[in-house]
Amino acid sequence: MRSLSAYRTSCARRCSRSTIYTGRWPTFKEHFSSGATAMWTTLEPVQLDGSVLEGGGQILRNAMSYAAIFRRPLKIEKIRANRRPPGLKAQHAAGLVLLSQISQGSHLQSAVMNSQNITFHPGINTPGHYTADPRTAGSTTLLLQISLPCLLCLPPNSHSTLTLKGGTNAAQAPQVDYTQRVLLPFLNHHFGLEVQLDIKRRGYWPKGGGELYVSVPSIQGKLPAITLKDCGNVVSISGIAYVAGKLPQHLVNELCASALRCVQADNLLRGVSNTSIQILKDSDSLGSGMGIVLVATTDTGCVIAGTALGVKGKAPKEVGEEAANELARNLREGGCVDEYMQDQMIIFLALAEGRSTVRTGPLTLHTRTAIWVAEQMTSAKFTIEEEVTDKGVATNLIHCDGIGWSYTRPAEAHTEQTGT
Ligand SMILES: Nc1ncnc2c1ncn2[C@@H]1O[C@H](COP(=O)(O)OP(=O)(O)OP(=O)(O)O)[C@@H](O)[C@H]1O
Repeated sequence: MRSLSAYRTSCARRCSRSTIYTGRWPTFKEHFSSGATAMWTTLEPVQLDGSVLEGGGQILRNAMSYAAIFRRPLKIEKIRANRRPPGLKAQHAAGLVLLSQISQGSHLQSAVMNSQNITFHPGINTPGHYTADPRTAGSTTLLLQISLPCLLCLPPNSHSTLTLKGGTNAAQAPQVDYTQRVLLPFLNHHFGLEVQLDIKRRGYWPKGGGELYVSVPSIQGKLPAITLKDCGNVVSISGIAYVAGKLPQHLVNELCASALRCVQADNLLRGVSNTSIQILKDSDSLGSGMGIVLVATTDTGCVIAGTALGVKGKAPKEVGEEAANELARNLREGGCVDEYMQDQMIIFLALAEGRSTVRTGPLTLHTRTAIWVAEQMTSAKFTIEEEVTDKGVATNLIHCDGIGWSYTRPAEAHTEQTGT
């Protein structure tokens, strides 16, 4: 057997020719038992172009999550190039700082407001209690989006908690009720992940002031691959409609009534008798807000949402109709996940072991972007197959050959990383 120094020299040579990353640092033993033919990582940061496809904050959040999990240095340029103004907003900067705290000993450059490029040298992911506060109404659920995968990928039997401050029901982001009623049940049902989320206080644009407390146990072993091909028939509709601050109660009553009217008038939903929408008058918040999250559950266990937020000048009736129409559209499109879970599930499929298959409606740009990021940062492979369902609906099957992530002690990874 060759010496450790020969192993290190051979790694260095391979590193200089290849930037492909296999998704896990091979051990010294694996390196030699494989005949040293494994693909190797370079110590130079992976370079990502943040303007690709959607060109928004999700590229940053997903790429940073992978970088922290795999302890892979990362440089992202042209951040949020497709947003006006481009660059980091307070929520993105707070998310980066949060991740760098979880990745203890990491080095994060240029994570400041408006910055259009950042460099991240990960440290060692460590369980603990972490807090993020953008001091704006920046979305708390997007702070969760950047940190959750990393906290799940901590040593088995560890447990972390998060306090996330900012907006809980913000535009262009999951409302916290969506995260609570769609994302977390999805992760629990299909991957067995028991993440708990408590809403301590809601916060709305522009004042923020909301606070979430999230409890995250780490993954035990590996995430299983999932197969979701049959969206089934709707058996119940639940959800929440809320009004906060100075806005009067009758607005939320109107909003809820209009959503229900719209649901009951829809051919697909009118036979569903099990319907319950919670009405919340939130008098505890700093600012005012109004919105609704409707969730349909099917007899095959799929959970599909339609959501809407009140904005100045929009009547409550229109807000209710918007959510109901979004729900009906998502159901008609025949997917087993709605348009937002599409992109939010991609990172979990990439980390899972083996081939996952999920039926979706039309692919969103966010989903294509999440797939692109996953393929840049891991060896997961995605393919998209078009398939018309028995009901005659044109759908897509997202197939993912996941990497089967499992925990590797950092000392080992670190030796290999610095051994080059
Ligand atoms: N109504 C919604 N319900 C659930 N999830 C949503 C909703 N709107 C957006 N999302 C999710 O929020 C994320 C937004 O990603 P995006 O890249 O647009 O973020 P961003 O760039 O930080 O936001 P911004 O548009 O402010 O720049 C995606 O994961 C998307 O699925």
